[in-house]
Amino acid sequence: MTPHGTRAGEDAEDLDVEEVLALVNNSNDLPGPAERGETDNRRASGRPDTSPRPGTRHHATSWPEARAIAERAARNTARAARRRPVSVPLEAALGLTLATPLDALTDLPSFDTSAMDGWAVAGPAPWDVRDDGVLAGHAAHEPLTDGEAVRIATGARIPPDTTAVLRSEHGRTDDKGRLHATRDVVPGQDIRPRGQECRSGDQLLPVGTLVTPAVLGLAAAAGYDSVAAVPRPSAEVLVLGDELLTEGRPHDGLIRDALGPMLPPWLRALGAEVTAVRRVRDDADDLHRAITTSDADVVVTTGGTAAGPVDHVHPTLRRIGAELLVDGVKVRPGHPMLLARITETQHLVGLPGNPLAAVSGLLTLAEPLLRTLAARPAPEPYTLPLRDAVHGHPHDTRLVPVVLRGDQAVPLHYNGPAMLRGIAAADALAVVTPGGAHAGQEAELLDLPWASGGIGVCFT
Ligand SMILES: Nc1nc2c(c(=O)[nH]1)N[C@H]1C(S)=C(S)[C@@H](COP(=O)(O)OP(=O)(O)OC[C@H]3O[C@@H](n4cnc5c(N)ncnc54)[C@H](O)[C@@H]3O)O[C@H]1N2
Ligand code: MOO
Repeated sequence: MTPHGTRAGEDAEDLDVEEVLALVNNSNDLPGPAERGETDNRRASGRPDTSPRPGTRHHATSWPEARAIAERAARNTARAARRRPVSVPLEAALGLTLATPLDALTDLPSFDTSAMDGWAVAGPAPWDVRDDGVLAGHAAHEPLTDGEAVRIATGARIPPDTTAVLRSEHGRTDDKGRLHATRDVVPGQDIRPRGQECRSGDQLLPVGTLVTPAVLGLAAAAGYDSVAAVPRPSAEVLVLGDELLTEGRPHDGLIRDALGPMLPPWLRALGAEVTAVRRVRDDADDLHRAITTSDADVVVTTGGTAAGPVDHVHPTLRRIGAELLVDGVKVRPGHPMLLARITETQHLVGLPGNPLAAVSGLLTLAEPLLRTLAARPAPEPYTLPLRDAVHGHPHDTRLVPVVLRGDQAVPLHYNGPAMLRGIAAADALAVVTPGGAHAGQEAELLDLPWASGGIGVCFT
């Protein structure tokens, strides 16, 4: 066995590496011959063979190419549908993308402003202090003459002919009521001059900027009530499977639907507006009806992508004459994932039913599709060294949940296709290229939305 985990002589197509690892490798040890034996035993003991559908591999797309296809598909649709910018009130704009540059509608600050509480002073000390004061938001004060000072609050307008602002802690009043400075007064000190941050008309942010809380603040400061933004693409989730329960504990061969609760907030974090989550029985006509009556930009199905007796996704796509853009991806988990153009302006992302495989499909196909439809900037790719070796698939990319600790990515266990225990504790997914990675090797990382942007930014 090489350190990369590729084992000589094994049947690559039959190897379901991540399942083996997750089930047998609960330490950082690399699996040895005993574990390999267990794999064979499990297969021999009648466990379903999860090797790819016959006929699937030859058109499976490489992982990087699948992402590029999803991005291109969205770009073509964005043009076809002429997705128009909309004017969105600031309170509804978080998470959208600016469709026009954010140009200042005013100078900032829009008047000479006191940066501190204290006195506006004119000329050299000492100063006679006027009886009135200047507060933020109040009318302009009359000009000062040399030898005069007036109480001023932070944010208040500077009276004409002011030399500087003296902070309250740097002033002392003598017994005749005259104000002295306890340190040198530099002309202009603690005055924020009009236009210091920008002039009216200056570009503050370019087209394509993601509207974050800070962008909302800047837009408001610069005079905006609403911004021109690219609308969120709509997404509808169709959860397939008769075995799924929506509440309570699993029983009698029925299991809880893990994807119905997980996908809507995640899709929203990726830029979509989720318009509905529907549960669809394992029935070809029901699925046909659900897909053909959806008006969402992106229909996301879960389950039914493989070749089982009730896997209706492929037959339904054939029935409606959809164009399969991606039919299987060389990635583990999740290789049966698919992307289809179902109408001129609509796409369908078929996520495999195994929950971590569904996450893999979400980040491989839905992320670039939705990001491009939402006109969001692509995240800057980055790599970190892996703390531990990660087994590779001989031919396919692996996506492995990791936590980021210091400047290393630490691979997590419980990363089998049917498991969410690893991803629920993860900060990112490491992209492990075919053949695997040794300890210390750099791997590209896909940040998870809660790790990169914080729940508040990403999920609203
Ligand atoms: N003969 C083959 N069988 C399978 C293959 C294959 O290539 N040939 N691929 C395996 C792989 S890999 C995956 S992944 C799954 C994909 O299956 P489907 O997309 O058809 O999904 P289902 O069969 O409906 O479900 C698979 C698994 O996931 C569970 N599931 C489904 N939906 C949910 C949900 N919402 N929440 C929780 N769990 C869910 C379901 O009960 C099954 O256990 O196919 C393999 N088989
Ligand atoms: O391995 Mo499946 O795609 O369970 O990932």
